[in-house]
Parts: sequence; structure tokens; C-alpha cells
Amino acid sequence: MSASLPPIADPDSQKNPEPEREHVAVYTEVSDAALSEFLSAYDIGSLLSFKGIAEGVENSNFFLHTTQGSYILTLYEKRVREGDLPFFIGLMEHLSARGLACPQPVRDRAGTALGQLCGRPAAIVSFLEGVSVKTPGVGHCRELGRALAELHAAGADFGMARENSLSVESWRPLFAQAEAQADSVAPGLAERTRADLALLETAWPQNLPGGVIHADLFTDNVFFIGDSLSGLIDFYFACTDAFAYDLAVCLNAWCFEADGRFHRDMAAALIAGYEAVRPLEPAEVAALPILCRGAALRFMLTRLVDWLNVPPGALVKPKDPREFDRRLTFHRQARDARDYGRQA
Ligand SMILES: Nc1ncnc2c1ncn2[C@@H]1O[C@H](COP(=O)(O)OP(=O)(O)O)[C@@H](O)[C@H]1O
Ligand SMILES: N[C@@H](CCOP(=O)(O)O)C(=O)O
Repeated sequence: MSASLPPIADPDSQKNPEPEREHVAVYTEVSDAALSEFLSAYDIGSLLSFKGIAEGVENSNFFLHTTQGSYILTLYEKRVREGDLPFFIGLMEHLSARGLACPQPVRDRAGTALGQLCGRPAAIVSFLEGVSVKTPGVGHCRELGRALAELHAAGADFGMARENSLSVESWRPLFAQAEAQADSVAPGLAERTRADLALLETAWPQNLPGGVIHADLFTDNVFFIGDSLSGLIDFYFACTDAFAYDLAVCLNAWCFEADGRFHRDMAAALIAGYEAVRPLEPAEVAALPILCRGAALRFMLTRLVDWLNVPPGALVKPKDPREFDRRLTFHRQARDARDYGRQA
């Protein structure tokens, strides 16, 4: 399947951002015969229906309804390193066994949770009820903060580790791929990014409390039923890093408008929800502004590289790097955690 994209390096073409997910993100077609053979290894009943899911960027996802229930089938596409899959699958198994509302991988009769389908690594996970919120409020942020701290606690005795391949050391090489064209996306972006990189590489905090983090807990990866958080999905950026960095990712993802306006009340609720479960240590509180600035730069850079490198026939419209350029304007002037709504 293919879809045409607007010219990507023309900022005016996206002055009024359109919905970000307008293309079907199913990269691998799965035939009935291939699916039947794949499912014959599992004890999940017989197939009632099967449908590709448009949302999502990285992988091909399908809803599966069987006589025993609902599931998600994921075919892992090229951007996910195959060697990382045991970490992701093992982590979801671990967290769901600890009671966290996240997808639970389903093992086949041989006890394996990772198989092969249509030439791709593939897994079936439990279906989570709920919907993601497009315009979160204070209550959602408080719930999110709680769930994030619960995730950090539940991951404490997980036996595997995975380096954060998108942490500070990766940002300069990422920027090198985009530097020459950065100013065509936003005037002055290259110079601003050079200055941010220089500062962050010097000031990036080390030795903060850490463990397993989600690292991509944006609104599309969190489900709610009514006002209650019902599940966390998409663990495919999860890694071992500072807990407070995960909080910084969430502050960026949940507490800003696309135009850069900051919602202090939502940030305060997010931090308070987190601290109701796991109080931050003084070093984490002190590091919050720099962590938020780094998290914003990380998403600006990955978006920028994608924006400038849309492959022919791409199925998914790239996300706008300028949203994070605008957030960086806020982070550059933040002095301490009080600017993010944390009570002193
Ligand atoms: N366990 C799940 N339960 C319910 N829906 C899911 C589940 N996993 C994925 N989905 C659906 O599939 C979509 C894409 O999943 P996601 O993991 O975000 O894909 P990608 O890694 O490709 O971005 C989600 O927005 C959601 O609608
Ligand atoms: N959250 C990232 C992009 C990753 O997309 P996801 O669908 O895998 O969460 C961003 O906003 O840049």
C-alpha cells in the first residue's frame, strides 16, 4: 500500500497541522492462509475476525478476535532491532505479571512468545480496553504520573537491561544527518540546536536513580476508560535510564500545546501523581529542567531526521519537529523544578 505525502521541507505546507495519522500503518500484508498457520501454534481459540490498525508508526498491528477473546498481533518492522525484541517481550511479561495494565504477550504451545509471520518477527499480546485522549486535562496527568511511578516500581526486579540508544550520546550524530537542512524547517533551528547540544552534553546529569523506563509515553500510548487510566502500550522504546528522564518525556508530551504553550497546572498534577507513589530525590528535582530540555531535543531531532527523509511511498506522515523546537524555547528559560509546577 502506498500514499503520497506533502512536500516535507516546506514549513508552510503544514501551517495548520493536520491529523498526524492519516495513513494506514500496516506495512506487511498478512494472508488468511499465513495467519491460520501462525495461529495454529497457539491455544487462543478460532479466529472470528482480523483487521489492520491504522494508528501506529513503527510496526504493523492487527486486531484479532477469536472465540477466546481479543488480541493484538504485531509484526515488527525494520526500525525495531530484532535483538531488542526479547527485552521488549520479556518486559511486558514482567510488568503484566506485577499487575501493571500493559499488554501481556501470549505464548504459543511451545512456550514461545516471539514467532515469525510473513518473514517478520511477530507476537500476539492481550488487547487492552480504553481510548487515548487527544486533549488531556489535569486529572489525566495525575493518573499518568501515578502509572509512570508504578511502572518504574514494577520494573525494579526485571532482569534484563537495554541501553537508551536515543540518549545524549546519540543526539549529535542524529543532528549531523539533518544539520544542513535544519534551517529550511525552521529559521535558526541549526544554531539553536548546536547551542542546546553543547550545553546538554556538558550538563547531562549522571547517576540519577534509574531502571526500566518507557521513554515514549505520549498520549497515544496511554488508554483511559472514563477518567481512569486503563493501560499503557507501545514499549518499543523502553530501556534502562534515569526515572526522572521518563517524567521529563511525559512533561513534554502531555503538558504543552503544539504551539508551545505550557500547562503548568497539568505539569504540577503529573509530578504530584508521580510523587504520590515515588517521591523524587533532591538530585532529580534539581535535574528536571535539564532533563526536560534534553527530552524535547531528543524528540525534535528524531522528528527532524524523519521529516527530512520520508522514503518514497511512505505510509505515515512525519511528525512535526517544530512542536519540540517551540517547547525548547520554554525549557531554555526554566530555572528550576518550580517552573514545572513542582512545589518547593
Ligand atoms: N495491547 C493493545 N490493546 C489495544 N490496542 C492496542 C494494543 N497495542 C496496540 N494497540 C493499538 O494499535 C495502535 C498502534 O500501536 P503502537 O504500539 O503504538 O504501534 P507502533 O509501535 O507502530 O507505533 C495503538 O494506537 C492502538 O490503537
Ligand atoms: N512519540 C514519538 C514518535 C513515536 O511514535 P509511537 O506511535 O511509536 O508512539 C513522537 O511523538 O515523536
